[in-house]
Amino acid sequence: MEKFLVSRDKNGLVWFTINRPEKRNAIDYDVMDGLAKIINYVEENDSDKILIITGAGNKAFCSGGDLNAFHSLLTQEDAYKMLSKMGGILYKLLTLSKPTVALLNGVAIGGGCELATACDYRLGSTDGSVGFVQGRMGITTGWGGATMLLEKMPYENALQMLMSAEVFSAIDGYKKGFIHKVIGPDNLLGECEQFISKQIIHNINVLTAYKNVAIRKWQESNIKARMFEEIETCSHLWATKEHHTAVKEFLETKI
Ligand SMILES: CC[C@@H](C(=O)O)C(=O)SCCNC(=O)CCNC(=O)[C@H](O)C(C)(C)COP(=O)(O)OP(=O)(O)OC[C@H]1O[C@@H](n2cnc3c(N)ncnc32)[C@H](O)[C@@H]1OP(=O)(O)O
Repeated sequence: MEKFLVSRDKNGLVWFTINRPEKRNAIDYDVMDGLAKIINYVEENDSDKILIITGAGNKAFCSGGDLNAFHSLLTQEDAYKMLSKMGGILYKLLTLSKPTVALLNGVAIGGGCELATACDYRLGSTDGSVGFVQGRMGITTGWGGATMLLEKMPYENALQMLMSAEVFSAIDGYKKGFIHKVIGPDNLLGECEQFISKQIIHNINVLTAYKNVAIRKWQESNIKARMFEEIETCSHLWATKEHHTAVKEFLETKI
């Protein structure tokens, strides 16, 4: 089974679907590579106008980094290699010159919330939930997610989401300003397309012009360097006993 799916329509909508529902759409290196490729492709291809990222199935948008694939990364150096690879991809997603939408078809956890944060719009199924749970695992966001979140959300709400490491319902995520619109689970794709057709006009020159205003602001405040400082900090926490114990506990309870 392909770990991700890509489709395009005649209106310039490009869909990237993480296709690992049995792992709650966790991100491993193959998914990272697929994401990097589609971001570059959408950037270069004039007929692609809007990138939508979602997950397969109705349980999860994305459960973050693949704990099975990454639990063998024990040292700070090894963790940094993985974290900075994905951090670089999320920076490219953040600064894609075209609008991006995260369609949260279920739970978004850990790095799944970081992926969603890198997108311009977050639409969430009413039966989904969102949680920056990294703190429970003895680490911080490791893909630059806190830096992006603090740019995009009211300060107190962003801080609460990060520091509490709590999982919030999609409705609460909406009230906090993380999710832009909550939609019923029965017609997610249709409602997402409707949102896009009403909220985002399709003149590519207008879209890229506005997006570039935001990108210039982020670049002037050195967002890339700030994201990579966050990644470096996380890589140190990654190498601690507390983190390795938390990951081991998660994996062992699943056996
Ligand atoms: C590494 C980067 C770092 C960052 O920078 O942010 C992170 O992302 S840290 C956060 C990592 N993610 C998590 O801690 C989430 C762990 N998963 C869960 O809490 C739950 O699975 C869920 C996402 C809330 C879904 O719960 P539920 O629907 O009850 O499913 P299960 O728990 O039974 O899981 C089904 C199946 O999926 C496997 N799974 C889930 N998440 C991951 C994951 N992140 N990596 C690898 N595998 C994952 C889980 O092990 C089950 O597998 P089987 O036992 O083989 O069926």
